Amino acid sequence: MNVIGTVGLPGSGKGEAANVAEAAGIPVVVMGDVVRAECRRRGLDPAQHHGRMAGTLREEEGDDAIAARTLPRIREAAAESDRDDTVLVDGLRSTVELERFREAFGDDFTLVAIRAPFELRAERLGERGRDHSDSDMAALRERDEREVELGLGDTLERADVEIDNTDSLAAFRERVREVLGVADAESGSSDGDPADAEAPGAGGDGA
Ligand SMILES: Nc1ncnc2c1ncn2[C@@H]1O[C@H](COP(=O)(O)OP(=O)(O)OP(=O)(O)O)[C@@H](O)[C@H]1O
Repeated sequence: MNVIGTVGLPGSGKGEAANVAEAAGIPVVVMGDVVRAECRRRGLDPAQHHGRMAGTLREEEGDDAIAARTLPRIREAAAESDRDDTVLVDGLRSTVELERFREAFGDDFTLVAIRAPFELRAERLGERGRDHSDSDMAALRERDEREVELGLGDTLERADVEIDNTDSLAAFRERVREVLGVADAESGSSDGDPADAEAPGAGGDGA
């Protein structure tokens, strides 16, 4: 098994990295999906309660709650992987989660930090416009602070591999393919949309 986790501040490129993985037949497990599933189980709207539910789970089950609930999803996904049991895990947020994954997967776990400066992330999120907070700079600064407080900064520092996402999207996607070990193996082209590549496992948008 080869488990690749990503960590990065909002808008750094985690979702894009997940798209690249899916296009290469590598299943993606989104840690936030665990939280969304729990919202639904409790009859709550994930769009409204996602943030609070993450905190509730940590209070009820410990700081590693989301990582612990993600583990079986990773093992299931690995069994379905087209690529040597490789799985991408989108969105670690704390060192407790990192330790949980290191404990479960040992040397088979690689943490990848995705970095881009605040202004660039703000600009890209403004263009993404997935929801109202994407174009709100003050909200982004608050989100950054909250994430760092919860341990995202320390987790970034402990990554095994760094990806600097300050260049073009094509360059970023190529670097992600390199880290995933699928460089040149799929499309042979670096500037197309990942959806253009062979995508045997691609289904959702990973968000
Ligand atoms: N190198 C790049 N050049 C241009 N746009 C980029 C680049 N990298 C990412 N983007 C775009 O920036 C936006 C944010 O990236 P993405 O959605 O991958 O971030 P994220 O880390 O998943 O953010 P969040 O945690 O808020 O979901 C997306 O619209 C993405 O297509």
